[in-house]
Amino acid sequence: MNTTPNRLIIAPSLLAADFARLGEETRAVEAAGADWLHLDIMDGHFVPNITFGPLVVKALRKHTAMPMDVHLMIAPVDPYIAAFAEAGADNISVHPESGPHLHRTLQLIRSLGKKAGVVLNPATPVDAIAHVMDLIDIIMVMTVNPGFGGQAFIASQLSKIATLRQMIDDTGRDIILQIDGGITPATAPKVLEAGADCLIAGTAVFGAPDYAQAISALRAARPRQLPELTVSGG
Ligand SMILES: O=C(CO)[C@H](O)[C@H](O)COP(=O)(O)O
Ligand SMILES: [Fe+2]
Repeated sequence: MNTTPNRLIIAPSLLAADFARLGEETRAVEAAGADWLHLDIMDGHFVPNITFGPLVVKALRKHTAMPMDVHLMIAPVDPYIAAFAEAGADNISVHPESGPHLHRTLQLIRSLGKKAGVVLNPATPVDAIAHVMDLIDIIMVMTVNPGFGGQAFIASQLSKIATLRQMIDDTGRDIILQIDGGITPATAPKVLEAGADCLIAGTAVFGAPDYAQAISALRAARPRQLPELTVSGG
């Protein structure tokens, strides 16, 4: 049985925004009905692309009340977590492969008062987090290989999403299950049916002519009508 919590969080990924107008783009998706802002941090080492760092996150903090959902694709990751926390991140998510001690990294994020997330690459098994579930607030499933926006959705991850939904439900805790990569109105129903409760979408939102319409199209992908989510700002 799918016991997805009664919510749907839409988190546009700034990776697909106009990088010359990041503040404006952030305000635009907030006005268009986004719940969270997803920020992809890439170092050209852990992934083959480079984006931006804590200075940009701090600058954007002033432009939005949305929770800032920071996805760290950097290695080593531990030395930079405090900087992103101080910059105004609300959620800090890391890949298990980006440091030798995932348990310690999650403790560090929690100690800074932030939601701690773990991101699973397409080839990373769910076992990677089985013994740290008590320290996790967010699980992010990559449905593309990390590093670039605009890639095709990897359907083999649907069974992983369903397995994680069950693992989360077994904890009895409110862990948010996010999906990142290739999310469109066509793929969103599949991941929601599998048990996701947060959709991260870059190209499908920032690549659309009308952001509000794009976000509505993702919300309409819910397999059944659920009450609207209320999320607090950061
Ligand atoms: O983490 C990411 C890539 O590493 C991005 O969040 C993701 O790719 C979103 O972009 P799109 O919706 O265009 O696939
Ligand atoms: Fe991301």
